[in-house]
Amino acid sequence: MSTDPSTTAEWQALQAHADKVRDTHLRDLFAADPQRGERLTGQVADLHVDYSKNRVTDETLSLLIALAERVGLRRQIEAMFAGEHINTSEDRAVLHTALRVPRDFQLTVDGQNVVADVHEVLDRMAAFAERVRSGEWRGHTGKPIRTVVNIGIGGSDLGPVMAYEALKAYRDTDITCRFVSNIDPTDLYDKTHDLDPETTLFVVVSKTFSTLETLTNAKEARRWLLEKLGADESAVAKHFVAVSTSEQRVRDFGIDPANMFGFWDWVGGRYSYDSAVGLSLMLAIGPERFREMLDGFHAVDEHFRATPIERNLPALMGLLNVWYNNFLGAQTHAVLPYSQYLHRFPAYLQQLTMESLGKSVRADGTPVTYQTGEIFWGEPGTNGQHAFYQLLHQGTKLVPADFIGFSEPNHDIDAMHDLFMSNFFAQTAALAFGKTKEEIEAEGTPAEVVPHKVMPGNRPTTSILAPKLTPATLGQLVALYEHITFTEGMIWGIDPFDQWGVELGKVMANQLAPLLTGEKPLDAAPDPSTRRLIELYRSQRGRA
Ligand SMILES: O=P(O)(O)OC[C@H]1O[C@H](O)[C@H](O)[C@@H](O)[C@@H]1O
Repeated sequence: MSTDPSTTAEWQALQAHADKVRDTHLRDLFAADPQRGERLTGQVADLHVDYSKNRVTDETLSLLIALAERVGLRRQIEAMFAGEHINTSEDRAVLHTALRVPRDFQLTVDGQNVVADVHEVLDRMAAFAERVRSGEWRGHTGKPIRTVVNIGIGGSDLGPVMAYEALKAYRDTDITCRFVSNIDPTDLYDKTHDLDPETTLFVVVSKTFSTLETLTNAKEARRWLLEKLGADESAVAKHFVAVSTSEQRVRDFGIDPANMFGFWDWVGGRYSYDSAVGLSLMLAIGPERFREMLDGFHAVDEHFRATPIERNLPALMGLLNVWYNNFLGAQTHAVLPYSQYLHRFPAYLQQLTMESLGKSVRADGTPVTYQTGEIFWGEPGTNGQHAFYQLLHQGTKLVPADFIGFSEPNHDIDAMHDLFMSNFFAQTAALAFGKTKEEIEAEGTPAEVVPHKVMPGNRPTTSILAPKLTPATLGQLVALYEHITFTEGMIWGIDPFDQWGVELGKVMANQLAPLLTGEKPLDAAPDPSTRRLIELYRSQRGRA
């Protein structure tokens, strides 16, 4: 049976400490220590992380580190990198870190030379990407590819689309990508209706190659292609490639395994876009930039693996999340990128963090008696400032937030970037220090308005500042959050690598589909509410 962290002396010490410091204000913490803004910072690869505006004292940090030591975080990190089967409920290794190791690395897991396999696929991807990008790869009618349509969902969509958007400034071909994920037919229609099938390549991405949405969309896409081209099945080979761990299912679908790029069951879907799952990204930015991104991931991996916890930034950020979640009562965590190109980053992080940490039993099956995964959410600044920041500044909820920004813009117009980033710095300062009643009164504000204008401050943020959004810094950011997630999972003793909770709904959707079409009677509905809803749906679709 794994340790229940909440029964440890370290957890209880944190609880007692939280009661003491709960009301300590960041203003006082900064006033007491003029060095705080320099001391509570760190550097991981190109990312400067300032965690000084968090509601922690040196004692808080020591207690959190003691908890990490107690649950064996360092050993768990080693176990992950060594390929031990730490995904216990699926009895699998967890080796996304192997996807970005250099060619000369040594790693054999369960008898498999993992590094050689990873690089073999990367080389095939690169060769394919070069052929498509150069125009050497031709469609069925002899034309070069102009549009890549990625068909996938969850981890087979969110990573590729997030990174494709993030690295827009590094796309240097005439190829554009579109991403179809939803089984809502409007998604496929919207992304294909204006396309020229002769110059379109579909990349069907599914780890299992059994996901209903992806297979349905892929079948429809194949039908669309063949119908528009007026061609037979032989056209498929020039317009469809697959990314999967299941060669058999790819073959069954009708895609030649020669056009398949593989990966392995030790890569979780939400940890996979740096594997072949990132093929459409590689088609857009080229193999060299993809490699730079992998090096960015690897730099943070090395930091996470080798740095003592007191200076280990992913570990510290994970511990801060635990502090707010378990000791100060926060329910959510905002991620606010000051980069329009990172507009899908919060959505990507939602799968990474919430699918990993949304568990209520520990790895050994015993129920947890404490809070686990927080709700991650966010939008790019400055847009969010004009929408939900009001609640961050003056609401009653505690919402720790990560601000992510870049000193150099990807494109600048006049001094717009300075103006943009001054908002980043202003917001984090306003959240931390607020504005007192006295300061507002001193401005001659009418007495009845004063309480409305008081800015309480003491709203915690972590600032992540990098020189520029590049493939490398994107890789670093993603690896940072992967390891933050890992740290939280290990503290709570849960398995952050399975996702059993998504299964039931999928099974039920398959069972209910014939009730919607009328092939099965309404009596087969699982409950009266669902029966009534399906009845209404049927009548609104003109079905008896
Ligand atoms: O890549 P696939 O096997 O098609 O899976 C796609 C997605 O669907 C599942 O339901 C899981 O919740 C995700 O973790 C996964 O990324």
